Amino acid sequence: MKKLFKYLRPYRLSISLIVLFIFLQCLCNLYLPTLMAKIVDNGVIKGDIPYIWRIGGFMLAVSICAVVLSISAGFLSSRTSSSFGRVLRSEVFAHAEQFTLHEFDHFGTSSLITRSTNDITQVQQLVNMMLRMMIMAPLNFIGGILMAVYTDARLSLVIVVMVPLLAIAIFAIFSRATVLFKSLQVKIDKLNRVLRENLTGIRVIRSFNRVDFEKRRFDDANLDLTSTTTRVQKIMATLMPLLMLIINFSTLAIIWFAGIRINNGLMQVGSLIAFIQYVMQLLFSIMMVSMMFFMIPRASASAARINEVLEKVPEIADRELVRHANGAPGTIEFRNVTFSYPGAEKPAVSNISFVARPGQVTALIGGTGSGKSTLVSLIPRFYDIDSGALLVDGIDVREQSQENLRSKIGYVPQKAILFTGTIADNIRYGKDDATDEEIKHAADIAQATGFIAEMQNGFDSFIEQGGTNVSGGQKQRLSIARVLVRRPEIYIFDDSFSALDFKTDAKLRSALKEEVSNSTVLIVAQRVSTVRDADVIIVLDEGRIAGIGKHRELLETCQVYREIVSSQLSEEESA
Ligand SMILES: Nc1ncnc2c1ncn2[C@@H]1O[C@H](COP(=O)(O)OP(=O)(O)OP(=O)(O)O)[C@@H](O)[C@H]1O
Repeated sequence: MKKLFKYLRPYRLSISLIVLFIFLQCLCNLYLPTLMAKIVDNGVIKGDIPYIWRIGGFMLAVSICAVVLSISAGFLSSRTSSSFGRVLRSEVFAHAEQFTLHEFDHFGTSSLITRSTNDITQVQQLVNMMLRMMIMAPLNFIGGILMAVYTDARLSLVIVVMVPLLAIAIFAIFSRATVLFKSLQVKIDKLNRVLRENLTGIRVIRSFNRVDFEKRRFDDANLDLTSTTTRVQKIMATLMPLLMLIINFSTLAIIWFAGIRINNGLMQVGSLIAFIQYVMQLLFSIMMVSMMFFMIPRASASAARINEVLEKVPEIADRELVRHANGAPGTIEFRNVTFSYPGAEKPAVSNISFVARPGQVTALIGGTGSGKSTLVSLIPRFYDIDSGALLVDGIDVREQSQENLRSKIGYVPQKAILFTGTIADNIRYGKDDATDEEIKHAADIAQATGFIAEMQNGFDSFIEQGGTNVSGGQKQRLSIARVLVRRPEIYIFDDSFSALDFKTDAKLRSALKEEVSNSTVLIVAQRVSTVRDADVIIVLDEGRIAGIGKHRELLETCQVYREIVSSQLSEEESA
């Protein structure tokens, strides 16, 4: 928790003002009962109406002051805690942005979302509470005791009995609730995960008639969260009545003993009223602090989860001294590269060596799970290799800045991703300042103009979240256009033509050939027809290179390639 407080530093001025306002408000509150005692003792009992008016008016002024100070402090503390939450959210977001895909897997998307929203809200609420309570509670407590002792020292013995009683009750309840508070956040995570899987996988769930099963799964997670929340609430619900019982007994005891003292002429009625008010202030300050303490376990569990994200050092970081390439633009060279996913038994790709040159189309083909996607994801440095060297523009990717490296690469992922916005926005994602002509040209090459023209608003048609209102093939073509508009040195198409029909696939590749003739093009594909015209074809088998060459050469030399070809093409086609 403490580690997060450093984000409050920029708000030192606001915090100082809050402390000052609350300090003054407490002084006002402590002064009011004394004025009240004066009115009763000197005004009411003696029947001095002008005195009542005078002191009453003064009391009103003090009360108004207290209200204004309280509102100002409340306004400032809400603003400070909200800003603290905003800064923390951006920190978590910016840090998570640097994570490698492996680190994303480690936390899980749902948990990262809960940590950036609900967990930060918990900490934010505690900060808000603390800003007000940290000064108000001790002041009211100490001031209450001092003023009570000042009003009537002997009667103050009641406090000596009550305060420990109150503390024991709070501690008993507090220790039971702490454990439950911690488990609440984990259960929210779980509920979010089930909800997310349900919402994103709704088509599969419906097609497999698993709606009832998923409903039960959701109900289980929901019930689990509800039952823990209910248990916490039940414990919390006992707190208030118990505290009120102790407070009411205290009042009773005070009135009882004060009655005896007033009867004996040792105390005045006004002092009794003031005394009760001071004791109330003191007890309420204990209650406020106890409330804050109830928030601490949950907020500190949340703070630990936030810190876990903030302290996770991204596996991939830029070297302090990065090198810039000055030759061989676009050349990609794998030198005996081996890479394993963290925790995997065997490497996903082993001993890979090849060079992809500018002006050439290099294709990767292989069975499913043979390591094609893994291999191309090493080039933009989504993962770091275990051994060997991977050079882009003649320099090891680990010696370049990630931004510089990625600016050279146009990567179309296997699963096309679109963002909420118009079609033009989605294509412009590749190049912020792309003109309308450039966008149209990219769409032309990607064979997307046809279906865009058929849409109601053309390039201004809206793409829903996740691109749900366009087909798989349309999504692929838009994500290809997004890369084309960028005109990078290197194009990586990871199985990006798989959802296209043969005709569109062929048209797109021939348009692409002219468009990107000077760049390095890497095409990952399952279909032989997509790769047969490539300048170099690399055949992958279980993470190793089984053959490198042109279509005809491989047909003669590579058994794995022959098997792939014969499984897809008729004999005349393959020739
Ligand atoms: N994020 C990951 N974590 C752990 N293992 C992974 C991960 N992604 C892929 N793998 C494993 O690495 C191997 C290669 O997978 P990869 O996705 O590179 O194959 P591919 O040839 O692209 O397959 P496909 O054509 O089906 O997409 C597989 O055994 C797969 O299980």
